[in-house]
Amino acid sequence: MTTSSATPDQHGSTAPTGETPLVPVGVLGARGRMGTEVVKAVNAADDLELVAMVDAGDWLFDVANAGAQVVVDFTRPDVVMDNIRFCIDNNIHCVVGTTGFDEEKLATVAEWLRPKPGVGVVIAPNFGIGAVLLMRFAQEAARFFPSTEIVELHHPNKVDAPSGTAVRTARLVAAARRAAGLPHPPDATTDSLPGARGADVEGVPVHAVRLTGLVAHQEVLMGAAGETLTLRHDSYDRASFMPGVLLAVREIGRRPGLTVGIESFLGL
Ligand SMILES: NC(=O)C1=CN([C@@H]2O[C@H](COP(=O)(O)OP(=O)(O)OC[C@H]3O[C@@H](n4cnc5c(N)ncnc54)[C@H](O)[C@@H]3O)[C@@H](O)[C@H]2O)C=CC1
Ligand SMILES: O=C(O)C1=N[C@H](C(=O)O)C[C@H](O)C1
Repeated sequence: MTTSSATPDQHGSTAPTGETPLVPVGVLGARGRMGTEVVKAVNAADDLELVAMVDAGDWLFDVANAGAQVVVDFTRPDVVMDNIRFCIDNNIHCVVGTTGFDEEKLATVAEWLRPKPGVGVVIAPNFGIGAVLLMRFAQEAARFFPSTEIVELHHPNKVDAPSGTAVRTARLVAAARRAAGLPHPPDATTDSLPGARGADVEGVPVHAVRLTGLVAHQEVLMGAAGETLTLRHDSYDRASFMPGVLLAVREIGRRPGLTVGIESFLGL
């Protein structure tokens, strides 16, 4: 199947005049909550072709055998590194939404990419445009407020806590606070139950709520003398992540190396 356009495809392959080949896409975690939504979104896109759906117990080689040029990974923090390694080794670009990345894992991926200058990997804790903007707004506002705390709220089937988005937001806020020379936020607590003040992510308290009925939500609360600022984002449906995922799938062939977050794809 082809679309009718004269432009070359994002991977640089040559197309017959007037036609652009569809980008072959594989989905890892294809039977999961996010994978199911990605499969629907890829099938609905005129310029993409779903060539492989892989879930736990399936053969990873299927994505390479099917000729996938881009793989989308929404699996689990404990398996995603093996998947990325496989894709890089097989010259397949990766769009990764799976969470659980720290600086060490990101450095490892960057190292794997070094001998593969044509391969791109984007790892984004959140593909929701509103969530990306929330992170940016929090980063901008952080230096004006002595106190910042983060509350993330998710469905109870989520395996990781705090969320990848909350951890990244906390790190961005912490970096902005450091750059502005802000001291540790005021907090007189000396007596508390374990966990009552949340997880400490680079000095920013992060609180995780797991509640039936929720999808993915985050509040960043900032306080100064006599005022507070609350930034909130809500994903009510996993469809909210799809414009960002499809943008990354279309863009990643032009972005060799490691990209963290989709901010640069959005021109932010
Ligand atoms: N970046 C973003 O915008 C978003 C990220 N996420 C993250 O995506 C990940 C998945 O979330 P959900 O879809 O809710 O989880 P889920 O549990 O519904 O889906 C994960 C799927 O991966 C499969 N899987 C496990 N091991 C595998 C392997 N080795 N190869 C292929 N498939 C394998 C599981 O069988 C399951 O079907 C989580 O880390 C979550 O935090 C979720 C939503 C948005
Ligand atoms: O597991 C989820 O659902 C989500 N995971 C991501 C995260 O951990 O930040 C993104 C979003 O919050 C939904």
